Amino acid sequence: MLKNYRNYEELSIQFENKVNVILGENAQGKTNVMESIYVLAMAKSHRTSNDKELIRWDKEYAKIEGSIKKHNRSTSLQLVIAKKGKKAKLNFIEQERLSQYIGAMNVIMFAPEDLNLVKGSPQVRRRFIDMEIGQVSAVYLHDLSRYQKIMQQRNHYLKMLQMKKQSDKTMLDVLTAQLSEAAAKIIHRRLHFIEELQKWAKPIHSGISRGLETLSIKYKPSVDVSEDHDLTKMIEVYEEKFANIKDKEIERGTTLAGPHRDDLLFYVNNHDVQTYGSQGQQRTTALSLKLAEIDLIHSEIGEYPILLLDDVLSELDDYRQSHLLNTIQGKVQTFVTTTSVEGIDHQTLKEAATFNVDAGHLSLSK
Ligand SMILES: Nc1ncnc2c1ncn2[C@@H]1O[C@H](COP(=O)(O)OP(=O)(O)OP(=O)(O)O)[C@@H](O)[C@H]1O
Repeated sequence: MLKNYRNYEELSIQFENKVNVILGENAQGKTNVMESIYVLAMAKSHRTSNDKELIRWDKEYAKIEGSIKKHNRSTSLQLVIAKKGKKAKLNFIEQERLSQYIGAMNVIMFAPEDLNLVKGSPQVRRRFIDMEIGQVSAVYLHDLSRYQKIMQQRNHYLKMLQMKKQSDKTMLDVLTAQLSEAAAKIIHRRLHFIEELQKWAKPIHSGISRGLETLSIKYKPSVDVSEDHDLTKMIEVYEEKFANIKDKEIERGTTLAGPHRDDLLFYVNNHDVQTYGSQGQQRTTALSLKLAEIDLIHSEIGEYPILLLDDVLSELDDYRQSHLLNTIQGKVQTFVTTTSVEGIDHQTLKEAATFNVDAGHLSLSK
């Protein structure tokens, strides 16, 4: 159910537990529906960090409600986005923290901008990692927000030292110890995630490239940690790094190392895809990662996530398209937006439920 969500004043609809095609002309509200499903799950949009944009013009708040079936149990989710902030309810009980809410419903969004995952900035890849781990680990979301809070305080303190408004460094040392611990926890989880992601993505990539390409993924930390380190060792490595760059950080007035500076590298047949990959190889890599996530989430929680394919089918060639549709066939609840299904000749779409969108109205096509 949507209320005052972007161009939807009021919408109540039941989707099918298979493929749902959302069909409509440009600017009618197809992406808005996909976005609302994503926001219901993640409590934030994939395309804006400004929640106010989600509220219908001239309205005070937006509401999204939905009911899902997971492990044979129904769960109801509600998110109210007001100008002052947002409130989330699970089975009608308000959740104190969003980290307790996120993860009740799992989604994977695949939109044209995701094809940019390989080529885009490191920030895009960090966001990808954080959003995906966050869905399966509330602890990770909690650690991440703790890390950000400590870093903010630390940056403030570093600025004071830089501007010589402060000379005592005791507080900096306390914050550095706290930051090292939070950083180590995040990296520990990220390294595990990358290892799992690679395990699932490798055979998928090989399948799409007809056995010609081998994909590998490498985490590129800004501090020299390795997957062989245990948590205590990782904390020590961070503390050592911060001790070494202390003067430089004071000079610059900001934190210069940590998970917020890390990146991901992708290799195809041992060559860096970002630098040497063709556009096709970069697309295959992005697609393999998204498909790998479906299996990864299934392996972690025992349920398939909901797949949101926003305007992406038309961006893929026939071979990649049918690989994608074959993968989801019959097992993953999927939402596909498109302006036309012409030219996509696949059984999965023939069996889909089709909904028509017209200026903020969505209805099941008979
Ligand atoms: N906060 C808002 N309040 C009211 N309408 C909004 C709001 N934000 C966006 N819109 C409207 O929503 C419409 C865009 O919807 P959406 O992005 O879902 O289009 P789409 O059907 O996916 O189109 P395309 O095929 O071009 O991607 C536009 O008409 C826009 O003016």
